[in-house]
Amino acid sequence: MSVYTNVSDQELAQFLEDYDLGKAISLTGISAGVENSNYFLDTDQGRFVLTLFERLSAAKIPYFLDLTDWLSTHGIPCPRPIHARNGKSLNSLCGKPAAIVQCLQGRSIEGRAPTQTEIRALGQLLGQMHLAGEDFPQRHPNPAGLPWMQETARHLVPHLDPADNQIIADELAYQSHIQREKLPGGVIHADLFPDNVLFAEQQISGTIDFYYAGDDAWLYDLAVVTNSWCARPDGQLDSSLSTALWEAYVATRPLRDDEASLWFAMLRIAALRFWLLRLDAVHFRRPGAITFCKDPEEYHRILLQRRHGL
Ligand SMILES: Nc1ncnc2c1ncn2[C@@H]1O[C@H](COP(=O)(O)OP(=O)(O)OP(=O)(O)O)[C@@H](O)[C@H]1O
Ligand SMILES: N[C@@H](CCO)C(=O)O
Repeated sequence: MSVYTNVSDQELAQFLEDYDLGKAISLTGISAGVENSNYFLDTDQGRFVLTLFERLSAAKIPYFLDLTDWLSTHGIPCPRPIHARNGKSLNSLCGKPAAIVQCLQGRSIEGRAPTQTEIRALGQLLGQMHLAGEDFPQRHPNPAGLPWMQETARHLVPHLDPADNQIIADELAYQSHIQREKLPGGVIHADLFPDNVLFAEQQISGTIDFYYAGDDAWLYDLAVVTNSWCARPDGQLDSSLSTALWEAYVATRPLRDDEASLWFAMLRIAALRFWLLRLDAVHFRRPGAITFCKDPEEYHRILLQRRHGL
């Protein structure tokens, strides 16, 4: 359950006075998600999502709201922030930074494999998202790039067995020779897993959870999506899914010659990123954080397979 902050009727009514959204009808906690307190907010103007940011500092949040504002006005289905009458999309509620965003229709496919139609829609959408972000004026280097990985690996050393530490050290050494900053890039979502994509009738109705977004190689983002949508339980790629995803992506954003040669390097670093993220979550739980950690072993398996080119 991820509602850490309870909002009283009075606090909500006062908060809504700054918006043109009418009066609150109901506020319903959303149980999915682990970082923030999320609510469905029904007012006499319709349904919205209210987020109270529990982890990110107020100074870091405007980038993510401005990005989703930009992408949604450039044709990408993502939660458009609702601006208060003073023009601001980030405000404060119960002493926490808070925002109201558009509520998107649809459901995630979590728990089952995507269909060919769904995976093609995803490849096309990812290409469109990369192109739509090209002129976004704000710069924000991917916070989970190689320096983050090196730092996280260093902290983890005493907690892992020597074989795992060796794999991580090998991968970091290998990646330090890959010049991903020379690849074409711009804004990437960086966490477009199945739980962050909503579908309605096999078409994408929404993409959510942009809080890992930043600037990096577009091919890396395609690798994140490939690992998270196209891996079989043993970690190997399901080639019919990965091929369909790739073809739909390159039909939207054609690749440059040097990109294809770095494809397996990108799959490996994308696998390492989420293995490290999950190991970090398991070994360094934040005080007060919900005790929900995704399985690091899944990404260990994926990384081992990608190291063998599978
Ligand atoms: N704009 C939206 N429209 C419709 N549903 C949404 C929207 N934003 C969030 N949701 C719903 O709320 C759930 C939790 O949102 P989200 O995944 O962003 O949680 P979080 O705690 O902010 O992030 P994380 O999943 O990284 O912990 C989603 O699974 C989705 O069902
Ligand atoms: N998508 C990440 C969690 C961060 O949102 C994972 O599956 O490890």
